Amino acid sequence: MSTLAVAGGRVLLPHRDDETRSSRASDHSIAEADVLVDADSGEVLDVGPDLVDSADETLDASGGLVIPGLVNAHGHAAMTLLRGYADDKPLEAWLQEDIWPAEAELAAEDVAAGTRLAAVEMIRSGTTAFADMYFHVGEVVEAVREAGLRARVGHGVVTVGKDEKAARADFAESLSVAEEFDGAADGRVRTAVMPHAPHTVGTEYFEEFVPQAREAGIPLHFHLNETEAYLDPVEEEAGVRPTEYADDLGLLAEDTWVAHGVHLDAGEIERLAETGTTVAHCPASNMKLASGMAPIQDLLDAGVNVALGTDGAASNNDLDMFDELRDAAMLGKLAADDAEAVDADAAVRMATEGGAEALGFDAGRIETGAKADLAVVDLEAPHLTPQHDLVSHLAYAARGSDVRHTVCDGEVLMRDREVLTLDEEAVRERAEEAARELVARAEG
Ligand SMILES: CSC[C@H]1O[C@@H](n2cnc3c(O)ncnc32)[C@H](O)[C@@H]1O
Ligand SMILES: [Zn+2]
Repeated sequence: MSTLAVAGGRVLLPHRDDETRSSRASDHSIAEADVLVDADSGEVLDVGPDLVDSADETLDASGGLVIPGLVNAHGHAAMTLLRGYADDKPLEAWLQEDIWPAEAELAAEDVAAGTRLAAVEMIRSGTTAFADMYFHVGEVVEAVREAGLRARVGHGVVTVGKDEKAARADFAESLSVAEEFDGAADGRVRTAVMPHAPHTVGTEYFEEFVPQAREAGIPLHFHLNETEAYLDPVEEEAGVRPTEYADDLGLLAEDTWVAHGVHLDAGEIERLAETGTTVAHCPASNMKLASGMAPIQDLLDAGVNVALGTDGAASNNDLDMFDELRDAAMLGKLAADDAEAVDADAAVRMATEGGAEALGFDAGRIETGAKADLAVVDLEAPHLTPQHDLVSHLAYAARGSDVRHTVCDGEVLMRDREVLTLDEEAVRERAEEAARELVARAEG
């Protein structure tokens, strides 16, 4: 067994002493401790004082805070290639006028280049696990394998505008891809079936394929109630709110997580809670596209698991989960008209345990036996001084660039801000070239 000690710093620990708290409640604590990791099994062996002597390798955490690697629970990684390509538009116009025409030209090599760029950006900002709904999933899997990250990936299905044969083939591909790649990259890749949204996939295809996904035990992920305009087609055709429609089709369950959930009424929140469905909140994307303010405190009060996601880099425009943490805490207060809503602790839980629970990873917390997915945040910076409350700093003041080291599955992915698993300069050059060529083809 080879071991790694992340030593000399403080550690963010989950805190659940009070049995009256629900499992959704969070109250982190901070301890001066080392984290000992089994680099072979990729698990945390021990958390406590003076573990450095028993380790084969050490990562210096002095002056830093060891946190669980952040979990980005919704995104389209290769959309890094479209970062800054089309801004300042609402969702429908943005997708139809700019994004979908560009994606029509997307080749496998583009997804390879864009996902590697996303991986470098995530590693540099302390994210160790992410969800990806996109195309050419084999390329996504290769990028995840090389980067050393953990991911739940799937082929995104859209059937509107397709004839029956093409629509069925698209949904069937989501299932076959999920079966093919589950467990890849030494188990760091898991899969899901990913229909784009209730209104972009025909009812008959949900009816045919969702039972097959359920039968095979494959989780589901889709966009839900992102904008007001997304509600109308479903309400007009099915006569019910989209969450009810999705539940009636068997889409909601404990292993389902939905992105956005911005426009939810009380009945829909209840459905999400009853079915154990997670909401992946994407505050930056919701603000940029002016989609609305998700009722996050209401979801938390109802007992819904809430995770955090960046969405694609074209609607964010970065993949820094620290930005998302801050946005979630700020927007949550504005939406609830209550400064006590979505406090720092709740936001940190969303970005760690909430995301890990959504994606089905035994991570998101630093505990013996959990996956050794960690980041070390350097606290010796003016914007993190003084240190009254480190959970507050994580939510409101820290940035991705404060991350010193990133570890996933017991492997060091970034040491002293040097990414070890990917050649950062080559990745950037390749992405720049792929993005330029993609846009040239689209504008052809
Ligand atoms: C079918 S693969 C995923 C599909 O979703 C598009 N997309 C990116 N961002 C959003 C968003 O915020 N809402 C809905 N759809 C989005 C992406 O461009 C792909 O086409
Ligand atoms: Zn999305």
